[in-house]
Amino acid sequence: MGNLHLHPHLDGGPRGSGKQFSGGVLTCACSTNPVKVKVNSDIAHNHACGCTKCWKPEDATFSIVAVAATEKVEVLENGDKLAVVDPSALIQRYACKDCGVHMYGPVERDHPFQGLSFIHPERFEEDGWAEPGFAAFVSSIIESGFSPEKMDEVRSRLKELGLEPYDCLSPGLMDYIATWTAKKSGALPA
Ligand SMILES: N[C@@H](CCC(=O)N[C@@H](CS)C(=O)NCC(=O)O)C(=O)O
Ligand SMILES: [Zn+2]
Ligand SMILES: [Zn+2]
Repeated sequence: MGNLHLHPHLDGGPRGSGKQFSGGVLTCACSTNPVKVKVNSDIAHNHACGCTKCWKPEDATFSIVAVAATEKVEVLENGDKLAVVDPSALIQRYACKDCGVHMYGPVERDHPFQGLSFIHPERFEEDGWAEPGFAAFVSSIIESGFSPEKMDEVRSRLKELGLEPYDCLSPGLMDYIATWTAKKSGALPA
């Protein structure tokens, strides 16, 4: 269990929850001319994500990802280095072309997450943001080559860290998405 490497921010064990956080500056990994993106608000739904599409540091198995309102996100410096990784994806992940770090990923499509941007809080220059609260898309780590035989171990470790493992999003977020869809189709009153 001790040699499981989930993410540098998680491997040290649970941390105290952050103080009040009112935003900060996300910085990419470039030593010169880093991209800087300001988030002018607190973040929400911070979690670990095992999917293949979210940015993670080298050797990490999970990403750490949260959301903020897109209207609170502002590119401060070196925005010319940003490009969308996959324009066909729901999340338009703007990554630094030089170091590869994903800086923000707005959802612009008609979707329950429309108006939100996905960000990686570990790139904040500031501390104090809320710790990840659950682990999403856990089974997806296999798609990046993680050994399926070690999944029990991963799920136990996540639980030990207080990160309930889910193979999609958390029940609260899945219910939120389904409610939006039902209201849109008319299955539930709008
Ligand atoms: N099994 C897939 C799951 C990808 C996936 O659905 N990711 C989730 C969590 S980030 C999502 O909402 N993706 C939307 C997107 O990538 O635009 C993979 O690992 O690539
Ligand atoms: Zn960079
Ligand atoms: Zn993901």
